[in-house]
Amino acid sequence: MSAAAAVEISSLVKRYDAVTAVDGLSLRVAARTITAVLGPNGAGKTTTIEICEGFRRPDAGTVRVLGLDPWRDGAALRPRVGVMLQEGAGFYPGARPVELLTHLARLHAYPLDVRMLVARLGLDTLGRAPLRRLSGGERQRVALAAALIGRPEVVFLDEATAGLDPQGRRSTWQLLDELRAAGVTVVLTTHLIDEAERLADHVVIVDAGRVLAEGTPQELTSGVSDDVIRFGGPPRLDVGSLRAALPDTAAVREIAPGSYEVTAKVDPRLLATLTSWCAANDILAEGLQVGHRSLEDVYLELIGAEGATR
Ligand SMILES: Nc1ncnc2c1ncn2[C@@H]1O[C@H](COP(=O)(O)OP(=O)(O)OP(=O)(O)O)[C@@H](O)[C@H]1O
Repeated sequence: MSAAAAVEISSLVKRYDAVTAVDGLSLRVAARTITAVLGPNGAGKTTTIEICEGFRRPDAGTVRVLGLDPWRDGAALRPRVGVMLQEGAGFYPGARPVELLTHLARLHAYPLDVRMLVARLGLDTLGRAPLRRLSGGERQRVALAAALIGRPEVVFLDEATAGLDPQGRRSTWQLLDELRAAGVTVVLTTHLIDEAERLADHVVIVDAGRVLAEGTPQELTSGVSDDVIRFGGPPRLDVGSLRAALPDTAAVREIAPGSYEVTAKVDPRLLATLTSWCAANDILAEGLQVGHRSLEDVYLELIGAEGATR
């Protein structure tokens, strides 16, 4: 039996005048997991998340969060859901972080301890400075704390770690790991593919308002996917000649000057063909490595050059 769903989205459509931001998107988020939604700018991630948060009304399709309709049942859902908007938006700029969090904690039945959360997110050094005087990354942390203070069952985080320094990103990841272990369901959007790979149980790749692919990071990077061989050599090798030596389905690219990538179903024979070609051309293949494609490889292939430059 599959795990209970915390969020279920079915054939969701949302239009803004002539723009169809979400175009028949369906998604199931299992309870007590972290789901990362990846996609290029304008893919419809924020719109989908904002519908789940009850901020926007769908034009068609259904959304259920903890079994409730976010638009109709907002009052019942709000105490059970944590929300962090993009760029940590939504707070009065004159608010002071600790006072804001203390105030929010009072609105919830079983809040987290404000001092603990403030310390965990490195907000204890900010003193009484109002939000408008904080850096972008500090404001992000306050917004994350505000999303978590009510001990929510489901948390929606829109680019929660964008603009955080590496240390802040790591402590956020650790906090999200701990929340999942405590039974919280986390849905986050991100442009950081390593974040999705590191954190998420389930990755959803969307473009033009639809789901292109989904699965665990392992499922997305293995299975039917080809493998990748990477090696270094002199720049501007004759990749056409290497390509001709390999099976028809193999692809060869010089991804940077002197850095080569062969994408293929790799077996010992293919590897032998590659190294023979190198030997015949007097090339020492430096740092030759066989591996699965990374989530970034899969993402870029799915989105394509068109999406990457949008
Ligand atoms: N309030 C709005 N009014 C009109 N169009 C909108 C509005 N909000 C979003 N859109 C459009 O809907 C589409 C999807 O936008 P959305 O913000 O959901 O994408 P996104 O995947 O979150 O992008 P990003 O990664 O840049 O945050 C875009 O074409 C955007 O311009």
